[in-house]
Amino acid sequence: PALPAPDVAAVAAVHRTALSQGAPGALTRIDEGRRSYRVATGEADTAAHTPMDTGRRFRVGSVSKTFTSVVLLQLVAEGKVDLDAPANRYLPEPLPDERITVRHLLSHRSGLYDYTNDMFYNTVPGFEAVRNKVFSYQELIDLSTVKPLNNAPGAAYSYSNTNFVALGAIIEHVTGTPVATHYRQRIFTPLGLKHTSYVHPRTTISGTYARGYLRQDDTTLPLVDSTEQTVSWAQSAGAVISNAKDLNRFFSALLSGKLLPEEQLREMTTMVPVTADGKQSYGLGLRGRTLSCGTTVYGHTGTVQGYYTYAFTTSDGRRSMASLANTSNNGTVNTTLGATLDASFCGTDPA
Ligand SMILES: CC1(C)S[C@@H]2[C@H](NC(=O)CCCC[C@H](NC(=O)C[NH3+])C(=O)[O-])C(=O)N2[C@H]1C(=O)[O-]
Repeated sequence: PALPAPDVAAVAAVHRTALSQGAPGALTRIDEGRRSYRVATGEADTAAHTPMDTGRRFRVGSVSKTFTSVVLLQLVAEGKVDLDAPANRYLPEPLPDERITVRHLLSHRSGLYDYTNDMFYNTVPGFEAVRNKVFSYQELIDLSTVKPLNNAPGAAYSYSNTNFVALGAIIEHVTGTPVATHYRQRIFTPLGLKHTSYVHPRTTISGTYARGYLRQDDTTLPLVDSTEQTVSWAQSAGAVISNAKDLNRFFSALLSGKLLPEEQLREMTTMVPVTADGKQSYGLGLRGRTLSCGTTVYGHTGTVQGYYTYAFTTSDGRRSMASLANTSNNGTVNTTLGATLDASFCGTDPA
């Protein structure tokens, strides 16, 4: 059945609420075939008072995990990696438990502890301590493996950045090529994603972009401009830069079968519920959300200092939406921004 038209007024209302809750700006772009709907609100740069516009680039955080998953699953299709083999078969240094498989890493079921829990316990000091740091994959994995597993491998879903850092290490160890090259050759160039890049460990964003503003734990203090950072604490788990048009093109191409053979796309979209109400699920580097109108959309969310992202598409890739609010450490804004999904795919302002 055809989807109801996007409720653009509802998207604008969601943006206004997010601004009232502390976001300097927000943008949403919806693409469906040749039609696009664009809503930009507030400021991209609060010092220069530059208005937000939907073409601006931004840090996408964990939306990067889907890009990493595509590369890994292409390697699976090429016979270079076996999803159900021990991850240790493909790593330069072993993880502490031989039972952890590549599939466990892609589905956040390895149990590996997430080192960012400690790294960012104190939000701004934690960020400033790593803002210009460059980590190796192994340094990040070591930060995790000093802690016990959250669960036995395969026994539960427990989201961890460590999983996608380990997957980046696997991609580089198996192919001898940096993930940046794989992103570019396998995804960015074939799809013509001209506004998407992976420039780790460079701290600057090229082209026209939104600045990002990190809220302090003492919320009475001013926002911290967190735009420039290496994102080396995340790399293949969170360091991609893109814009709304490119993210829509990426997720639409992915779900319409342009990036993966049928078998690997089926593996990726085999979703496991991760919330009690079953409305949120996770596949392999891919989130599923069932919306108020019953439509299930597929994509990923992102939280990186100064940037909240939602990027989702329909199961056939026909309609895609990307939303950004240029703040973080503000859960209220993050939840509010999520309502752009209902407005974009259900055509209604959520009750
Ligand atoms: C699962 C998530 C939410 S967290 C994970 C990843 N982002 C991070 O791990 C960064 C966490 C700290 C970010 C920081 N917060 C603090 O420092 C709090 N003390 C802020 O808000 O900027 C990402 O992106 N994923 C999101 C995802 O997948 O949606």
